[in-house]
Amino acid sequence: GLGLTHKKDENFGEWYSEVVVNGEMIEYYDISGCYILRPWTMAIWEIMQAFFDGEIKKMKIKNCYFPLFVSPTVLQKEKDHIEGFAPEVAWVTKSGESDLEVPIAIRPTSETVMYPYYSKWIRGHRDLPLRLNQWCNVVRWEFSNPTPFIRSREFLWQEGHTAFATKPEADEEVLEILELYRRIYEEFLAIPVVKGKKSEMEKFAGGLYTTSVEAFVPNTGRGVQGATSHCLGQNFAKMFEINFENEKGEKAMVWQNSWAYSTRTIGVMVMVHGDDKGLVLPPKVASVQVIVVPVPYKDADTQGIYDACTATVNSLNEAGIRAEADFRDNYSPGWKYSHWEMKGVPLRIEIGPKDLANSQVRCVRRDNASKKDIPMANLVEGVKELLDNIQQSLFDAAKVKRDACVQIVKTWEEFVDALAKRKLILAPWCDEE
Ligand SMILES: O=C(C[C@H]1NCCC[C@H]1O)Cn1cnc2c(c1=O)CCCC2
Ligand SMILES: [Mg+2]
Repeated sequence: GLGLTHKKDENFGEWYSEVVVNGEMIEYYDISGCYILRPWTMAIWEIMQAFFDGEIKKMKIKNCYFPLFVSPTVLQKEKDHIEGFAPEVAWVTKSGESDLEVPIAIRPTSETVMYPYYSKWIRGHRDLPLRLNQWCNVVRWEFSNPTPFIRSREFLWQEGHTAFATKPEADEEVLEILELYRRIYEEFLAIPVVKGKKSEMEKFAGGLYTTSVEAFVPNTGRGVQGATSHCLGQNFAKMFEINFENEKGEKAMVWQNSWAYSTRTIGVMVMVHGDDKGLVLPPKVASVQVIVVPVPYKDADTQGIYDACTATVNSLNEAGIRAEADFRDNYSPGWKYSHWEMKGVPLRIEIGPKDLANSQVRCVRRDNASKKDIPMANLVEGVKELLDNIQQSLFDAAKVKRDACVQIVKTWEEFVDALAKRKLILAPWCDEE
């Protein structure tokens, strides 16, 4: 049948795997830890990408593309950051039947790919700031339990790599990007996040300091690192000799940042908003915001109903609302309701004989299943209002739930107890060993 076999609050892991497949976001692949991203996923990725790409273009950051392959010498360059991660690096050792002279690594991230060329390109202070970004895939041969979107051996992300003459410029950009990540989560995915600075232990070993936006999944009681914005200080400049002649003619090292968000964002959205009927997509990122379903009735004016559905879709599309009609005649209206609920479409419009007679449409919200009849004369305004309300109430509900999980603790016993109770812990922090 159409329904999920696992309940979110009873078997979260199974529920999650099932909902991303039944919602037609993911198809499992025959290589463990790798997943097929179906159009329903890519549409969400592209909507976020359009926003983020537009924002970094306003900041004069330019897109580029560096090779997927990393030579071993340059990969080993950053000793302390790579040794911890070495097992995760995937290597190409053959082409056809013959072994490669020297194995080649597949990028797990692109610092070591890009920075030798930053060193070549940056000569004088007029070459700064150098600010590049790339939209690409990376490969990390993870061993712990692979999870679609959250932990996979290949994922899509953007990685920004910037170089400045001074630290204040770098510090400022770190927080500008972090704010964009907050907007991705809170304004698009309707997920509340906490902005913060990572501890010395948890920061990116190769950097100076790490900031991140942290989401929270109530069902698991676990925080999830949503996106990171690092100040690398001059660590990589030293390693890769990225120097410039400053205005006083002195030789100086650049100050660098690197920042990323990935397809993990989509997994967090599924986990936070999904329910036992399937996905629940925030309207801002839904590729189909409104699905129009005709409800023909015996000998009632079927063509009239179909025409009303087409007119409704056209009016909504003209107003910039992503609407589609489901005219498939081999499925019942009831089947269609379940199908589009599983895919998380935020709003359903039903048009039957009564609606036609009253020149109205029946709107059904995916988030709370409430129904509302809207006069066709007020269709666009009414639907816009509903979609805005759905977006806001998804965020509000997630925030109420997240805040309800926050537990203030002052002792280790309280800490351990709260953790076991799947709480988000607020504790005094000394950041000492
Ligand atoms: O990737 C980063 C830091 C940085 N990379 C660029 C974008 C921002 C930020 O993610 C940290 N990191 C994580 N994971 C790995 C590496 C690694 O450097 C290197 C080796 C394999 C696994
Ligand atoms: Mg990792």
